[in-house]
Amino acid sequence: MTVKQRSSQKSPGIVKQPSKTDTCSHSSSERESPHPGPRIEWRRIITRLLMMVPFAAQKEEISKRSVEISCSKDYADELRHFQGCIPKKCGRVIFDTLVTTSEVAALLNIAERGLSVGGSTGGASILDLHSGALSHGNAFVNIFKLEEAKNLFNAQDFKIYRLKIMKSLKKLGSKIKGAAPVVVTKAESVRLNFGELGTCGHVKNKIHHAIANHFGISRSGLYLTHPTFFSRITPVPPQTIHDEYWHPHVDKETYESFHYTSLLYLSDFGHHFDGGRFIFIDKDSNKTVEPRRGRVSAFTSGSENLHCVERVTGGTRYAITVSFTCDPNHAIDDPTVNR
Ligand SMILES: O=C(O)CCC(=O)C(=O)O
Ligand SMILES: [Fe+2]
Repeated sequence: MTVKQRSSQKSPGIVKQPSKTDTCSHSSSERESPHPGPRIEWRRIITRLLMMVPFAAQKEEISKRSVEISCSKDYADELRHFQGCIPKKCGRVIFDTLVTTSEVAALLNIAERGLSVGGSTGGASILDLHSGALSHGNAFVNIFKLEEAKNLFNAQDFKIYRLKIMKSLKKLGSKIKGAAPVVVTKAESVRLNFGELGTCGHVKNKIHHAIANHFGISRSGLYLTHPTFFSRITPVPPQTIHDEYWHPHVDKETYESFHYTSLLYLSDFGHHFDGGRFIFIDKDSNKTVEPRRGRVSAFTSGSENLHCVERVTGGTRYAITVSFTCDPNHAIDDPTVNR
């Protein structure tokens, strides 16, 4: 997804220039049609219906649903480097009850507040928890350096965290002989408050456990990786390539470090937005995951899981992408500093 690519430092180089038909709004058979020209509408509709098989519908609450898929060859070179972590069993898994309603509400609140000081001119915006990258107009800014963001997270709900951080920083400073007094700038305190959010760390841990457990790998060899970010999608027409989130892609190709991708949805398909279903593009048929608040969809990041997101046609869609790697060199810190 292009919104993910935007938050990567390598992003501009790896954005594949999409062709006009390289879009999630068409089924694979339509994309490959060698006969352009007028089509019969009913045939298109029936083809599309037949080609879309729901893997997880919005209306159902799924405690756990999974499907195993043969792994692609994408992992072959890494198998001996990261034994015990590289997927041997590939697939997809859905958990609707892993993340609580209040955790979703807290995360949605952060997403809304964070994105309220930025946002793309086109329809797709991101806020990266780790790097601070925030969509802003046709580009990106660092939220931690943004004047408007300085008082964004200083409300009551962050008070305790701030005190804890200040205390622990002061303690740390006093322990280091000759250390300069700890001065926490306003911008840093925003960053710390933001990073300190227990919810983010807690949710990340739950997803980490669930993925390791489901795919039968060791937790200690699986790391959070960059980018991990909030996304907000609206039907506003795209202004730059970064707004084009609907192109089919393989996460492991887009981001070399990814081995396991997870998505936590913060809004409901059919209620808060229309379109915007996640689609696994398989040879036999496409499988859809309809976003549902609190739904975690996790999958191995190789080409066995080619996917795309349908264009959002109404409302606003919020999600978080949380990605994991087996490579310690690509590990990032948890989004909390003082748990
Ligand atoms: O938001 C989604 O449902 C999927 C996003 C995606 O494919 C990605 O971030 O790579
Ligand atoms: Fe993706």
